[in-house]
Amino acid sequence: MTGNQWGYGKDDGPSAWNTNYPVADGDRQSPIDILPHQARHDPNLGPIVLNYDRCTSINIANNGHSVVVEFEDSDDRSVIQGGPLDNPYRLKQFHFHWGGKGCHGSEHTVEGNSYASELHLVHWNAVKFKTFGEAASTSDGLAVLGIFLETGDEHRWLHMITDALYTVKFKGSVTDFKGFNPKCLLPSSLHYWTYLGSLTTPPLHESVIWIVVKEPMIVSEKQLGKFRTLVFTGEEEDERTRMENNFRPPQLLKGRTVRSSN
Ligand SMILES: CCCCCCc1ccc(S(N)(=O)=O)cc1
Ligand SMILES: [Zn+2]
Repeated sequence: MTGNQWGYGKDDGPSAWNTNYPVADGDRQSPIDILPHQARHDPNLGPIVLNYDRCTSINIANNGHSVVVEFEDSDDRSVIQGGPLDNPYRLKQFHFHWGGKGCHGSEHTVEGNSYASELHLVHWNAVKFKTFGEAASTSDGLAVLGIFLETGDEHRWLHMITDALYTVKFKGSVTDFKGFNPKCLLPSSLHYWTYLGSLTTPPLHESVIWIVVKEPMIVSEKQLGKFRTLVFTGEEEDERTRMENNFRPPQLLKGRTVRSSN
């Protein structure tokens, strides 16, 4: 792996990340396998509160690892709070992880079972930190809301994302993506598990308070298939490597406690 290039292939994938990112073998790495019966129900864990009504999406991009929708985060216009969080955390971006045709692609698993895909809504603590980068490299600077995607009926709003994917087929492509509110992607119940973990891609900083929602969102196989029309590679490169299986497998719990809201 020259430089800090990393990927999901045989030579640059998750099993090789610890070469350039030794924290990969740390004590609070993500994702994990969640065992609901071993999670501690904590009555002090209040509900997650999302104030996304004034959120401002900016663009959608292919960063060579996933498809990312970025938000304006210069003020507290879209925040997550409550649950395990002591402060409001600002929405910065969301992105997805998915599998290949028919196989699974979520990062967190539940009793060893994985879902077809996983949506991550990434937020940062702008009360304690000045920039996202600073928050992302400091313990508990980030709060990531994880939502599982399960295949079934078509999702009535996901087409807003999948219809735009053809504009960001290649690594490095960015297109305007205004007026999208991710609240439309959330399942009806926000009951969750929460634990202290890390970024699931390099630099793998151990800076994340994970909030994994129990109820999956349902999307169609056809909608999911559109994510696989993206490629990891740039337009100028000759090979076209289909973007799929961009997930890290579960990491050791190393004594951590997973708590459960009701
Ligand atoms: C100092 C810069 C850090 C950029 C961190 C970018 C990033 C955000 C979220 C996730 S994920 N999959 O854990 O939600 C992975 C990576
Ligand atoms: Zn992610």
